[in-house]
Amino acid sequence: MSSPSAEASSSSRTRQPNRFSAKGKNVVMTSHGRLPWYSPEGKNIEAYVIGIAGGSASGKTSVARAILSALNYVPTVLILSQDSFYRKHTQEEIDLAFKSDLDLDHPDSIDTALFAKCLADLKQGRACEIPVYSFVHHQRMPETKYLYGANVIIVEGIMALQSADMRALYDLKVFVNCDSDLMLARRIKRDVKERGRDVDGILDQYLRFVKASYDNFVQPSSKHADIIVPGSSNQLAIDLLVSHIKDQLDNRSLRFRSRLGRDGQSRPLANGKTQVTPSNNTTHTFGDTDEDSGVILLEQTAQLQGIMTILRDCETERGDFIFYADRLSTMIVEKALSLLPHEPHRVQTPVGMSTEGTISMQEDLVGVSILRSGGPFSHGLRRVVRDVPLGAMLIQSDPKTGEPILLSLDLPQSVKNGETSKTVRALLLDSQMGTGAAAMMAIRVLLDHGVPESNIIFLAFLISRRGLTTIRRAFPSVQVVTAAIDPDLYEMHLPLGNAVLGEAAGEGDYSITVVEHDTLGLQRLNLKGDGGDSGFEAGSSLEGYRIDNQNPNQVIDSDRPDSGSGSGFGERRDAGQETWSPTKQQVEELKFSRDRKDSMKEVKQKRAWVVSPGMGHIGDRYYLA
Ligand SMILES: Nc1ncnc2c1ncn2[C@@H]1O[C@H](COP(=O)(O)OP(=O)(O)O)[C@@H](O)[C@H]1O
Ligand SMILES: Nc1ccn([C@@H]2O[C@H](COP(=O)(O)O)[C@@H](O)[C@H]2O)c(=O)n1
Repeated sequence: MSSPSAEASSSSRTRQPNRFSAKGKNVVMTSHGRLPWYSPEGKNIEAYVIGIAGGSASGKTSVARAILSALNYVPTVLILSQDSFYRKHTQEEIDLAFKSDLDLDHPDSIDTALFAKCLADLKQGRACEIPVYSFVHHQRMPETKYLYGANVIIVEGIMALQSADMRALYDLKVFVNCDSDLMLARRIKRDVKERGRDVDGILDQYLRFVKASYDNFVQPSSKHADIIVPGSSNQLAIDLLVSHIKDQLDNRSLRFRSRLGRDGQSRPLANGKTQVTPSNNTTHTFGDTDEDSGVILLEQTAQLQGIMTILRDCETERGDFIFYADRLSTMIVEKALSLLPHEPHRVQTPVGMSTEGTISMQEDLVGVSILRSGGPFSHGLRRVVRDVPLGAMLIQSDPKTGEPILLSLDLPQSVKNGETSKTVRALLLDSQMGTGAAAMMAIRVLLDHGVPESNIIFLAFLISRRGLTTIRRAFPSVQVVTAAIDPDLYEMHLPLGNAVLGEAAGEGDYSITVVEHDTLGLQRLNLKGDGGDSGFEAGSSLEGYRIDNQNPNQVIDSDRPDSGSGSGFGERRDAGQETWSPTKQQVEELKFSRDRKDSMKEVKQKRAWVVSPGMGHIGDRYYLA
């Protein structure tokens, strides 16, 4: 173990840059989207929780951050600090704290009930608002911090192993054991630098409260730990800890969408596709089964069938497609609104008569689109309910596995707030439902925020029979409003082509061809040299990919109105029809993508599930085609 003086001198000589903000100890690390965190039946799978206790300045936060860094492949890892759960102090207590005369090291100084409730919520996958505490003001701040979606939660605090309620929530209990002198030296340095304290005050507080608490409560709680980690020179111990956690997480990994699609019978077709139909039926009419009971199918009038015919037709021009899609979305929204409660309402007419009518209860209504293909619905919804709060979830398929991935979340405030979410009525908007995997993820997100299942209405132009079965089984109280239930579902493997060809290009005259788009915004590009003094010879070419995760709906050149010429999902786009002059930045990006060839080579195909007869890729046809 290093002595305090050795550590002090080495840390001042070689100060390591901190990857995480020193402000606030609750850290959230997110990366590349979130895979399903629930079973195929829609039930949440608990987050993995690690509890880390130890004396003040023993190195708990540092160990937690080292674990967080090592788990960078896990979508969301969260450090939840006990500091957030100090009780709200009275003015008298605050005055004492400023005189180092308040005991902040007794277990009672922590609101353990709230701490355990928040942790239990997060572990169960529910969203949570946690308090924000200031060491500088010795007080809980008025604002709260919204947390959601952790796959791994690391809890740290001096009392983290103290309460039986907290211990029951941990999958792994860790104690950081550190020399007392070293802890005191670190605390003095840290509290002066980060918590606005002076040395006399720190020592007074230490001698009055901190040391006694360590001896009476903190150190004895180490008996509950599964693993003891030293507070210094601890890299090896952290490596072992991380490898154990990785093993535990590997055992929990899920393969999801493929199971949903394959649950029924599948048969290979002559054209290389796989057809999947439900195990219990191939053809049945609406209303045959129990699962249809919560489904509202629009009345199949000649007018509706005409609209559907135009939308299904691959020859339909984009302008017409947009017009009829908007019309259909308005009809579906109107139908969904008829499911909301109505109450009688008496009005005076302009001719002075009083008449009894109804008024629809829309105050708690929100719309949430599943992007991209839910986008068209928001126009329809806005047309019918002008001020409705709108949110969006970007859910895309992993091109390799076909698994749904939650890439971003922008929920209306009333959904994010745990109090108001209980009365929210949510219209979940997606233009079509295939396997039901994206729908299930979106419904799960709303449930995790406290929106009651029976208050969710899923709206779609069309849904596959398979997807309907999945959603009705998992979430029987969710209502579905649609214009069609299509019988078939195909799994397709779409070629993304070779990752990289050709030689390096200089700058000069080029043209770029978009060869293919992928739902993640992955674009295979073909750069052609037009000669000149660029060093990139006429006729030579370079292929590569560009990922536009920031804005997957958009093509790379924002000055260019449209991109893409394919008529529908599942078709290769026509190389050669989409040529334009790239900017210098685009050329650089293409060269960059070429340098990433090793990783891109793995993405040779994307898997996709296609509803049949369907309408193709509705988002592409609406926004791009
Ligand atoms: N293994 C270590 N080696 C050197 N310094 C460390 C080590 N662990 C923590 N420290 C330093 O000790 C101080 C307190 O560490 P921290 O992790 O914040 O403790 P805690 O969360 O237990 O209060 C910080 O300044 C940190 O840089
Ligand atoms: N207003 C406060 C609240 C708490 N403390 C001290 O913080 C210590 C726990 O935090 P660590 O990061 O060191 O684990 C604890 O020992 C309290 O004395 C404080 O000084 N002021």
